[in-house]
Amino acid sequence: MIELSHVSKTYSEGNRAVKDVSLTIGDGEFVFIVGRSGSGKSTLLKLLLKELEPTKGQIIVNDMDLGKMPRRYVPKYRRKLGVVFQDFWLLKDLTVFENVAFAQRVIGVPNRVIKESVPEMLRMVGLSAKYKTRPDKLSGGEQQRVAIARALINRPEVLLADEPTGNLDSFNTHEIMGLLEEINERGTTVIVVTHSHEMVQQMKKRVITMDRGVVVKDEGGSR
Ligand SMILES: Nc1ncnc2c1ncn2[C@@H]1O[C@H](COP(=O)(O)OP(=O)(O)OP(=O)(O)O)[C@@H](O)[C@H]1O
Repeated sequence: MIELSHVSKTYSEGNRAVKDVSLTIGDGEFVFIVGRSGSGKSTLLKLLLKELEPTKGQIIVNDMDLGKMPRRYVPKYRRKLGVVFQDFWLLKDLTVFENVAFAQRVIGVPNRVIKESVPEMLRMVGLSAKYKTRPDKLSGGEQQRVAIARALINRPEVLLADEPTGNLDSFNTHEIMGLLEEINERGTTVIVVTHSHEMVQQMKKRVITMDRGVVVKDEGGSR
């Protein structure tokens, strides 16, 4: 469960990016966060990742109070979350297999486990045939699927995605959204920041709308 109570974030320049936001996102929910450019969506994701500290308010993720979390625990906390961004951050000199395996190697997962878990994850995202390929030989949609596989390989309870389909055409957008839905059906909480009205309308999920740092609408979903 993710709980924000009275969270505000003011940047040092005095920019109030998030203003008194209170929200609860339950385990296994699928939530879109929408709103105009500059409305505070990315700031909200960064607060959840503990990349930024709130100026006011409290954030609790799966019973952990982020404000009380010791600094040395933060990398471990972040590894509990799956993160997907628009510009993928794939390692260009590594194959598809190694890009996904990397997320496990850094936390010391043994090779014999990686040899099973990575092919399974690549099957799930439909990329088994491309396991030896390097990212620059893949289409945008395929690269995005590698990024999703990498985000999910350590079985995070929460997946945070910032414009995951921003660079994709509508066919690939559908594919990626179908994949996120499948991941959600397997129990992962999915939070997607997007500008795509088409996607939001089709998916019929909970939609949180932000405007100038405030939640102005929160509707849909099964709550
Ligand atoms: N590092 C920063 N320092 C100062 N102000 C910032 C910083 N990052 C964002 N802002 C400001 O905070 C506000 C919210 O920005 P944020 O990136 O959260 O919006 P957003 O809704 O994600 O926008 P977009 O859809 O364009 O990505 C904006 O006014 C922005 O200019």
